[in-house]
Amino acid sequence: MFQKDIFKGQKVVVTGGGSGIGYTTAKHFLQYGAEVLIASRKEEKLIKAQTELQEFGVCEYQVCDIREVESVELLAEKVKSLWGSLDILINNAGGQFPSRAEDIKIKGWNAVINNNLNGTWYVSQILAKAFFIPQKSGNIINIIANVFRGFPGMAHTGAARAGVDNLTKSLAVEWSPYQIRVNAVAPGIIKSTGLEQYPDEILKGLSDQIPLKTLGSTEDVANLTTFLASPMAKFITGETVYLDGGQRLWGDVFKV
Ligand SMILES: CCCCCCC/C=C/C(=O)SCCNC(=O)CCNC(=O)[C@H](O)C(C)(C)COP(=O)(O)OP(=O)(O)OC[C@H]1O[C@@H](n2cnc3c(N)ncnc32)[C@H](O)[C@@H]1OP(=O)(O)O
Ligand SMILES: NC(=O)C1=CN([C@@H]2O[C@H](COP(=O)(O)OP(=O)(O)OC[C@H]3O[C@@H](n4cnc5c(N)ncnc54)[C@H](OP(=O)(O)O)[C@@H]3O)[C@@H](O)[C@H]2O)C=CC1
Repeated sequence: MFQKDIFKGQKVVVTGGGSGIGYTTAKHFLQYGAEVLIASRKEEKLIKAQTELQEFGVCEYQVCDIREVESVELLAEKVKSLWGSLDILINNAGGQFPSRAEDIKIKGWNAVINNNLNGTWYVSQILAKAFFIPQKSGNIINIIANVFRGFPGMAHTGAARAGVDNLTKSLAVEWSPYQIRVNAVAPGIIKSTGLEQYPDEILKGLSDQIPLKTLGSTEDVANLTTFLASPMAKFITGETVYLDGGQRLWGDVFKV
């Protein structure tokens, strides 16, 4: 899609880069010339991904739980010692579990809000203060979810992702004096490792509810994310782009 070296010399952090959407996004940045650091909780998974991704360029990793401030501070220190600067942050780490709203326990609610809203905030603020604000340049892309009509069946993540959608707009304005662009990508249903945790009865027939009659691919998400991070999108900030085959506009994803 792009010229091969469009991100040459750029330094990129992809949270949740050891699997699924994050892995493919890391691969795309490497293929376009960037150096990439992938970060998540499970070291074994990161090492396996790093070994594979090094075929495409310089890939580093850091064990990091985005819900733990100290862990995110260590991530910032790792970036500082490796590169001394940062160009692009992809806030992709996240997840949740399906549940009717009345059945979500307090602990489960807090786990999902911490993962998808608070974690994204900690990483954004800590890395912006360490790199983007003093550099007066930066690029943040938040991977959220299709929350256009709420998220029935996963109310916790709907609330968290809507929070990040709004945070995207606030930060785009507040941090514009530092030449930091902040955008979000809202994937619909994407065929990825993440989907494996959902029972078949939830996934069965889902593509019928999507106008384009197919699920998305991790490449679809990576293509949009790399576009938004590229100079071709230099006038785009504070935007959430839906990538869902039209699902937000039509069809039933939840039976009342
Ligand atoms: C309607 C669905 C349509 C399909 C659309 C699909 C679109 C979206 C797809 C994706 O996002 S794919 C990516 C998915 N990947 C993940 O979700 C992986 C990450 N997920 C997690 O790590 C967990 O789900 C987590 C809860 C967010 C974080 O886990 P953590 O390790 O902090 O918590 P736990 O100690 O495991 O659990 C804490 C607490 O949460 C409740 N809980 C956790 N899992 C479930 C579950 N499967 N069902 C019900 N409740 C759950 C529970 O209260 C846990 O506490 P305890 O009761 O166990 O003490
Ligand atoms: N697939 C889909 O249909 C959709 C996915 N999304 C979102 O896109 C993102 C990527 O999902 P996908 O690739 O499909 O699924 P995966 O489950 O493969 O990816 C989630 C990644 O996040 C990491 N992660 C989770 N919690 C934390 C944490 N607290 N700290 C650091 N890393 C964490 C996981 O790594 P580790 O276990 O090593 O920590 C994993 O690599 C997620 O935010 C997901 O919710 C949104 C809409 C639809």
